[in-house]
Amino acid sequence: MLEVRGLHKAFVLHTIDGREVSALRGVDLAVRAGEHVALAGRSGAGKSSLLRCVFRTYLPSAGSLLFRTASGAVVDLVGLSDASMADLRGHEIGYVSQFLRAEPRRSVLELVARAGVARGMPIDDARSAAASALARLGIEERLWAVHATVLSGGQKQRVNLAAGTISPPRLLLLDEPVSALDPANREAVLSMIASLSDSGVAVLSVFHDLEAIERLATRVVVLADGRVVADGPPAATLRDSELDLEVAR
Ligand SMILES: Nc1ncnc2c1ncn2[C@@H]1O[C@H](COP(=O)(O)OP(=O)(O)OP(=O)(O)O)[C@@H](O)[C@H]1O
Repeated sequence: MLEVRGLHKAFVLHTIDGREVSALRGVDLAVRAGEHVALAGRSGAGKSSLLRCVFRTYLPSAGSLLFRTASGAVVDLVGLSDASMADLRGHEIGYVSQFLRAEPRRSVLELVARAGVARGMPIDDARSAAASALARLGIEERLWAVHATVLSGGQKQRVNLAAGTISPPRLLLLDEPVSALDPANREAVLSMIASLSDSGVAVLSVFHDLEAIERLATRVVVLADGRVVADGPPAATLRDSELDLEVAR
């Protein structure tokens, strides 16, 4: 579904003499339908930058991001117009980070339902899908009418996931989706992600949680200094890349 080829991303630090920082230096990887590829690597290795390039929050400096759309056409996300990219974000590619971008005057239920409407659902269907998604992720009904800004970090993270998966995208990008969760809620989120993979969603993720990676990922791609240094089955790849302590921390 996604093929990343020779991807580079450099940032020019205008406030520090125009110095250049290379976050990605020629990354190649592929994610197929139903596959869950977890990105691992030490802090600063380029994991979040890669997810942001795929979602086009960052424009890559070079390389290609070939994405097979629902219609079967293969498009390069790097050169895609903003309008076409917005369309893909609405329907086919989802991105869930650890931070909730909440609109202050919108209730939790409305926030999640609006994400469904943006993906083409009629409002009534979106509201009932939002209610099921929130219930499934352990957000109690008494919180559905409050504004999302008053929620705790872990509650915001689950609302974010409910919004990002209300009408599941074909490719889901996850950036540390369980970092603020207690064990019971972490479990609810992990099983939701597993069921999305079972239904054929392609997932590219970053987890700072070895157990989550071993449980959910079908492959691990290890990045170091913006390059792929290993790509293989989770347990063996993490063990061989000596990342265990860093990832499990
Ligand atoms: N917007 C930005 N402007 C300048 N430099 C950036 C920007 N985003 C990332 N970088 C730099 O790119 C490099 C890779 O950062 P990135 O956040 O992708 O790493 P990471 O592997 O996700 O790290 P972590 O595990 O700590 O989140 C770092 O050197 C970082 O400082």
